[in-house]
Amino acid sequence: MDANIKPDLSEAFNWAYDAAYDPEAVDKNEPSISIWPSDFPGFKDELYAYHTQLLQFARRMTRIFALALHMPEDHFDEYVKHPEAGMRIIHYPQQEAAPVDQNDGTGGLEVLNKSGYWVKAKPVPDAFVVNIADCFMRQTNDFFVSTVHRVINKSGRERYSLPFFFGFVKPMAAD
Ligand SMILES: O=C(O)CCC(=O)C(=O)O
Ligand SMILES: [Fe+2]
Repeated sequence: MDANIKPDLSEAFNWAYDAAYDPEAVDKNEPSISIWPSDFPGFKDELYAYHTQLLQFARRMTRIFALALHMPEDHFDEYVKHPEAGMRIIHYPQQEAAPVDQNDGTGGLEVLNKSGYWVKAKPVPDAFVVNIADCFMRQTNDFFVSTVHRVINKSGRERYSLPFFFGFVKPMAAD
């Protein structure tokens, strides 16, 4: 490892789609691949309660993406019946204190723009940041462009985030 590259200090817990928590599941009894702590009551149910909301929100977003591509609203419905829908809870430790006048919410997410500059994605209250990923960029022939992104926690305090990852059902060919 290059000694000049600082290690990633964040720590995370990841889990995957579970048909048992999907109100639109094709097969509710399909086993899940996620591993959960057995000694943490409520942890799994609470996290899936939120995951399920995001799952349904992402399905609605997929319809908006279809319309943006000038396709019928329901074009991707078959692609999201059994989606890839993982989630992560991340803790970024406190790293360094920031000057008080720069305290703009926890922030920290940055995206690389076309000119090669990192642009801060300033947090907007009650809003989600939607990042396009490489797969959707490929599936839409670069109509939607994926965003290279990173997190630098200079807030002077701990940072928590809960990204949700969503993609089409694996065996479905994209055309
Ligand atoms: O913590 C964030 O704001 C972004 C996290 C992220 O992009 C990821 O975990 O892939
Ligand atoms: Fe990411």
